[in-house]
Amino acid sequence: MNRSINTALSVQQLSFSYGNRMVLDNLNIGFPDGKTTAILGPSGSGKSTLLKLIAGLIQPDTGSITPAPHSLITGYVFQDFCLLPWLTVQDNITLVLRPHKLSPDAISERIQEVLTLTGLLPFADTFPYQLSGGMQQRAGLARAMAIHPSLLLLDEPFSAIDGQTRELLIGEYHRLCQQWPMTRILITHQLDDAFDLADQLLLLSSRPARVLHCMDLPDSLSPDQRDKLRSEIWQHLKKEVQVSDRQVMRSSIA
Ligand SMILES: Nc1ncnc2c1ncn2[C@@H]1O[C@H](COP(=O)(O)OP(=O)(O)OP(=O)(O)O)[C@@H](O)[C@H]1O
Repeated sequence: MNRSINTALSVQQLSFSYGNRMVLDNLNIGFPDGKTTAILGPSGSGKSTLLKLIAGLIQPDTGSITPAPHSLITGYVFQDFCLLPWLTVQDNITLVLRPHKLSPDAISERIQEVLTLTGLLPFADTFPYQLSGGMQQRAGLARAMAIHPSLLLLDEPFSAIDGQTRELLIGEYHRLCQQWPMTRILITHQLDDAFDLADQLLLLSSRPARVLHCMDLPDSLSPDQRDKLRSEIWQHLKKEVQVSDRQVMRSSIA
């Protein structure tokens, strides 16, 4: 990690189990301030669980998170959008603003601001089912941004949308990051997402997840550099993906 960059958030000796299934094993990670850290790891390794711990949705068995969850304003963008289907786009956003005790005028201002930012202003009164997947994810992003987060958690935000929309959203995401300084943690299965968006890449092992490798990513990569890095990263991950596959096979037979 680049030592000149301040750490906004860190986890120390973090372990977590669901019942007797150990998911995270003694994780120590620093997330640089104002940067994007991408987390890659085999399916079922515990990536979403790590985000839930950081958001304070669940509690660790041992270890700590600094600063403590809930002391940062944290936005959460979900893979499957998680918009309430019976509420319009603006009402979905109003819902997350309610606990922040803002005046009605301030709420209207925030809604206007994030809908403008995400290009959704004309769709304020639209219901989620009337929007494409890409538009629903913009609404998910608008909702997360409305609380003015200092930490943004993104759990596979591009996995439920098509490739062309992904390209558009990546461009918009870069623009957003320039306008709003915040620390971002991105979970993804796609190395290209990490190459396109992240400053730091963290590789997790199969369950129980340990940190396999952590590296800085350059601002831009030539196609050759991408290929080289891709095969380097795959060397780290290959064995872990095989282990994870066997875990899934065993639990589906059991
Ligand atoms: N609420 C839960 N109760 C019990 N086990 C759970 C629960 N949530 C997740 N798990 C299990 O914990 C492990 C880690 O799950 P998690 O969703 O964190 O992994 P992941 O790396 O995000 O997976 P994926 O890449 O497939 O989304 C998996 O074996 C999963 O089945």
